Amino acid sequence: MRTGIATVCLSGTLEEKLRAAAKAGFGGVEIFETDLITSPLSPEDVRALADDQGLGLDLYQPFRDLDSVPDELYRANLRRAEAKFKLMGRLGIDTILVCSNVATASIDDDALRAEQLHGLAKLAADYGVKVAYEALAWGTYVNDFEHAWRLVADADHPNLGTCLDTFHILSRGWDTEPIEQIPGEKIFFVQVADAPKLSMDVLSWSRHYRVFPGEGQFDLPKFLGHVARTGYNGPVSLEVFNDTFRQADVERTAVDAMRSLIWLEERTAKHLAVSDAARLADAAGRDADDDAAAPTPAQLAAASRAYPMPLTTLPQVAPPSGVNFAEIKSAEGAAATAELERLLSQLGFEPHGEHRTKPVNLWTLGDARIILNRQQARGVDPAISALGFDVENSVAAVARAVQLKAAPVPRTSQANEEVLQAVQAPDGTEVFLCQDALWVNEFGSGVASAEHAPSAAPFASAHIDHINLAQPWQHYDEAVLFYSSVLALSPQPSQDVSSPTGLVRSQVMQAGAGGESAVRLVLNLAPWIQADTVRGTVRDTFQEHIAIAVPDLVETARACRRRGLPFLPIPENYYEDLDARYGLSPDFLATLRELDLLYDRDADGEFLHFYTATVGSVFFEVVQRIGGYEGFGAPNAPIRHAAQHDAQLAGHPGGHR
Ligand SMILES: O=C(O)c1ccc(O)c(O)c1
Ligand SMILES: [Mg+2]
Repeated sequence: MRTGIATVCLSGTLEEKLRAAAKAGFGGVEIFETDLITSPLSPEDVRALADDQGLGLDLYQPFRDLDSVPDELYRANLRRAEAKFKLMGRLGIDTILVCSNVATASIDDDALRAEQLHGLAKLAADYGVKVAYEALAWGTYVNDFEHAWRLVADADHPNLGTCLDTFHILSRGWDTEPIEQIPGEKIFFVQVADAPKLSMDVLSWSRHYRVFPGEGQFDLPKFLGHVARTGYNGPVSLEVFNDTFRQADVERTAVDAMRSLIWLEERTAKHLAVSDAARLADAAGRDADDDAAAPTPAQLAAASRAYPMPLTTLPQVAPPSGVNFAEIKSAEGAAATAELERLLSQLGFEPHGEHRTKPVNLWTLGDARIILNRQQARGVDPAISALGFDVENSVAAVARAVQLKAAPVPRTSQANEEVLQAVQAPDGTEVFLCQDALWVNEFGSGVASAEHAPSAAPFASAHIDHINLAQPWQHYDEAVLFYSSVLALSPQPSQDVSSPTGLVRSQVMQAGAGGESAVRLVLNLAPWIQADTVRGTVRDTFQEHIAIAVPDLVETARACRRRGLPFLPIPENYYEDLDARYGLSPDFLATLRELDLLYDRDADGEFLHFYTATVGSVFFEVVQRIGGYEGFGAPNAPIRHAAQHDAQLAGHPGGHR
């Protein structure tokens, strides 16, 4: 698939944009007119720079408000177009995007529009230029891709085709099936953008909230599947107007963008494999196989080559089946490190001593493994630094991650040590892809069992339930795509939670059907989380946590109290509200109150949890899921944020004992 990106997606000067696009591996770019006009580079310089970088210049855009106008204005528009055709000759660009009229359209007449488009194409032909006509979602008369295509067909000129842009099609909810009625050679250009579903006017939505494929909620694989079936084999180009990307680091955004297209190619091949099989079954009068959601490797390979547009696929991986470990970086000899160790032992974790060769130690509670790493942690407050995920095949998982442009974490290991492989997530977390937990044998006197550290009753089934990571706003969308494409976690609907210093967006990324086997990562986004403070010194900006699930929360809380664990204090008002909402039994309510426990309930079950004090930027949560409860106690999150805020103001994030 020919990959492309519009210069409007990226920050910086035109030169920086072109260099970043080439470095990220794009085949070509769309030159946005503003980027050219504001550039000190001559059109010839731009052409030479792109050539030098091995980057194609695939499209010039946008040309606005050509059609549906009175004759005099139309003639002025042709003069304007002619100047652009000449410019394109100097740039070496052969296709121009013409948007449906949003401003000066005054005549609603399809015959006139077709005639005016024909006239433009005729002029374009004199300059060797092709015109791709795009229906903007807010076009005055033309705002639907089928209408644009009908006009192109009626205008009937070889230099006129249509441009399909996913945003204009999917934001309006148009059915994408009719795309297959357009001959592939009459589609001159394809633009892709994803977006979160928002209820606002479509122009503002388009100009500010587009995101890269996989970062929003549009069904892009289905769209691109229809396009592939037309026989189209031109550029598939990202056109993403986004306030954050416009100010983020240009090279980073270009890599995020490239990852999104690689993801889209694979998803499209998967979609086609399943959908082609269903169509075949349908044609043969058989019922489609409902389980075909995951195509076989052979079906996937066939689908990736079935149409003129080749679709690159990646090593396939299953979603992770568990959290192998969490690692906290904490400075050697620091008071906070001693505090953290005390917290772990008060929680019931057992120490397993030092690693054979590294300044690292291991703590376990049932299947929950936490590593304290003093390596390169000087001057750093305790912070979550790495997560291990259980995967079926770590070699395939790492190969997939690298193809998705994840940066491998350089690591050294001694002979006869387990070789663990890791890649860096956008927020700096090291993500380890683990096939087993044999590495635990490298600690202390050796942990007895290879699979599991020994567990003390009643914590036999304790495990890591979820991990909350703070995400700087600059990299939030990138993180969602990273965790879904590299790790195969699925984004759940996000929620906004109030806190004393602003709203916190909470985005759950999950694998597995639920219950004990689910892998849950919660990404927290707040405007005050700064990119350069995450992973190390978030203390004053945001707190992150590791949640441990236990079979009996009340019993665990009592044991923790006896060991002197500092709990996060919960205000009395909370318990009065809880009683008002649920009418809990007085005994149960008294227990919750006594132990600073929080409670939630939904149609599927109940949830009990408590929080510890914070050390550095890290605190712990202990949870018990009862019945089919799959949430995270969201109604209680504002209570937690406020209590942590109060504790911090009081100067003892340590909480009370
Ligand atoms: O927002 C716009 O005006 C605009 C311009 C050109 C495009 O290709 C597009 O999709 C939107
Ligand atoms: Mg567009």
